[in-house]
Amino acid sequence: MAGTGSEQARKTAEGLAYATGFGNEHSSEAVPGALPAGRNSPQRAPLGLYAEQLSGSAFTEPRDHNHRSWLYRIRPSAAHPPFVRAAQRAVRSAPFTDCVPDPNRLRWNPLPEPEGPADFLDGLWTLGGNGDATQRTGIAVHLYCANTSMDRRVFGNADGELLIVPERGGLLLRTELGLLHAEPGEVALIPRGIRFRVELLEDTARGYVCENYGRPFQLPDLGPIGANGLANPRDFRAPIAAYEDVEGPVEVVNKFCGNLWTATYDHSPLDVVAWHGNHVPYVYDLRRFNVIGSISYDHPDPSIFTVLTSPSDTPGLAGVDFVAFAPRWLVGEDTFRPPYFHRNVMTEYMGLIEGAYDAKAEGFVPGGGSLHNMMSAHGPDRETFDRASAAELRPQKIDDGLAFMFETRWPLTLTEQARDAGHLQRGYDDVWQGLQRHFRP
Ligand SMILES: O=C(O)Cc1cc(O)ccc1O
Ligand SMILES: [Fe+2]
Repeated sequence: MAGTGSEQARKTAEGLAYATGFGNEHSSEAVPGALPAGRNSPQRAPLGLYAEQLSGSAFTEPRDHNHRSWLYRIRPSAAHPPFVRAAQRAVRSAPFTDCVPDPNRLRWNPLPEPEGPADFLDGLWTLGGNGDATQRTGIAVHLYCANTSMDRRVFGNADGELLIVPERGGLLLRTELGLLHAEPGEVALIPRGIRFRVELLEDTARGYVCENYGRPFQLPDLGPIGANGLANPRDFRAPIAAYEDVEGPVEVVNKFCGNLWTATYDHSPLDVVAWHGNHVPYVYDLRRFNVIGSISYDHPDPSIFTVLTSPSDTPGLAGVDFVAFAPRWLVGEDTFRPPYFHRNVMTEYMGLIEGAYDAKAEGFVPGGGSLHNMMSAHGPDRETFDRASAAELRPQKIDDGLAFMFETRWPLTLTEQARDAGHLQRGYDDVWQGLQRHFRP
């Protein structure tokens, strides 16, 4: 399948400038003087632009969870024709009711290549999720495999924010607030409602998406770690304003309460000339993660690897945590160093961006994924257990892979297509077969 990875898009992506800092009040103007000074909504906005507020939180939410941006655009978003229901390839949303929740350990190979042309939106394939998009609780886990750029087409998701985790192929994300470049090893976060178009920088693009219906992702508290560490706020890059002044048909696809709706606008809605606010997209390089770990003994719980967390209404209990297993040293003395055997009340979906993961010798491959649902027993496979139990314990650098986890407080229910997928591995349980008894009372 011939792709459309474009030279031009790559040049654009590589030359981008950014604003930095997670959670900041950013402001940016693509044309000098486009941002009104000292007020949000002057009688006439500068340069003949329309002023519009985009709210990601209720007006009345506490200041530290209040998310909104003011956009100064060529046309107000309100100027659009009616939306009509659109064909929905493999995107599904919560509630997931087609299958019963499955207590088995499950693992998938990478998504097969699409048959025929598929852009990012066509190539989205939902594995499963929890909660309810209409109640703004829970998540969906999607994968994507695309072979063409979105062309005169823009996507916006009313149901939640999208954490995009590229595994193969760089992406140029043209958003309402400006452009972002995300390569494998980086993640992009698109807040609820912000419209964007995905252009491919290679012939194919593949990766994962955590759609978060709940409270927006935030940086975790650091507690005794102190004022610095884990994902440092300054390493998050926000776009600077960039607009397209395109007249002519542009399809706008809107995911609303689980369904795709479409409308053909007579202009591009990526027409924001200036903006300010904190409801903004980001890119973050996972290799910038400042890994904190044990320098004495024992394998710490992976919560120390939390990049972003979406709190639920119970303190400490996340709707979803995004956790990254970034390069690090292991030095624990008298310690079984890989992940331990465990059963967890939280549900763990894991993916692999590159290389290998230290709990699995084989079968957990880049682009694939595993699901260890609430309370399911898992941990090192037999080969890893045998090797790590006998290993000589020298300081050891783990830098041959990049894995991540979406860890959620609610069990995850599969879509039919994930349950019946040809790329679902049969016999995953076997990786824990043959663990010998060694008990010698
Ligand atoms: O299951 C997994 O591989 C994820 C995981 C990693 C770890 O270091 C400790 C616990 C855990 O669930
Ligand atoms: Fe686990």
